Amino acid sequence: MTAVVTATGISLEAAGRTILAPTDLALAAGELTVVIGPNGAGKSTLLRVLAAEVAPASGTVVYGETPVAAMPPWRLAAKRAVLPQSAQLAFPFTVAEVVRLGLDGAGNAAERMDMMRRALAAADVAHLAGRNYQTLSGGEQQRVQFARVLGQLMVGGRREKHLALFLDEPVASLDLRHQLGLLEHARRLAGEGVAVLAILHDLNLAAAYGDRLVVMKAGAVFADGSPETVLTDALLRDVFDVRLSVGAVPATPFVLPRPSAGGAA
Ligand SMILES: Nc1ncnc2c1ncn2[C@@H]1O[C@H](COP(=O)(O)OP(=O)(O)OP(=O)(O)O)[C@@H](O)[C@H]1O
Repeated sequence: MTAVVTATGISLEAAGRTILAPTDLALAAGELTVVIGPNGAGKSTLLRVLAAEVAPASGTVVYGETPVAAMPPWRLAAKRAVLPQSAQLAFPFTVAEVVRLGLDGAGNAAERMDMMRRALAAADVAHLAGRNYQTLSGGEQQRVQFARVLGQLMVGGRREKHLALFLDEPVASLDLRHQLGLLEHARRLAGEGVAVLAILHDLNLAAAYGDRLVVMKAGAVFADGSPETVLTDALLRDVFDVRLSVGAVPATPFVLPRPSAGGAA
């Protein structure tokens, strides 16, 4: 296993209380890790510390061999891309301008144009390229942000061997087709060697797409393993406080067979 991101003893406090208890976690190249847990469990906090958006109160985050604390911002931007829960922009950028933010400084104009075209197509937002980002629906904005991070990964992949992708509730406002398209794209990136971490609330999607589930409860990792070992009736009760049988999950609105790595976007 090649660890792309290794966190050791990371913790965080806010407003005088511990919101992330000391945690060890490594993200491997080629693995799609899904973080699940109730509201307020610390999932976004964990993601933001791993993505080096927030410095931990204790512990270290290392990308490859390099502690993020010693990494210049341009190197971090090449190593990892982050899709936040939602992103409002203060200026009326067009969709193409938003995606171009992720392509800054990469290659020549023709290469940047090609990356832009591929990123827009992969997120199914090519038809919105000239639109003002601020006027888009929530789901459309989320797909544009996904295109931006895909562009950033394309640029990063030109200079770095191992990349990480962080997705904070990436499908929260997407329709079903785009939920599946985004997650299949994330799987494909993992298949190409990217270490992907995604926060999801839908346990069906978590089980269908995650190689590994990390379960957060009250600011700590409660369980960590394959979907088959982690998702149990006891976990649904102890973490989510619901009396449901995992065996009943296929009775929920749609059931996904485990997708192949080559699924359509
Ligand atoms: N800056 C802050 N100041 C005070 N409390 C904070 C701060 N940031 C996060 N918290 C608290 O830390 C806890 C964990 O927040 P976090 O956003 O990580 O949860 P989450 O698991 O991602 O939740 P959700 O599923 O609702 O998105 C919450 O109780 C939140 O209120």
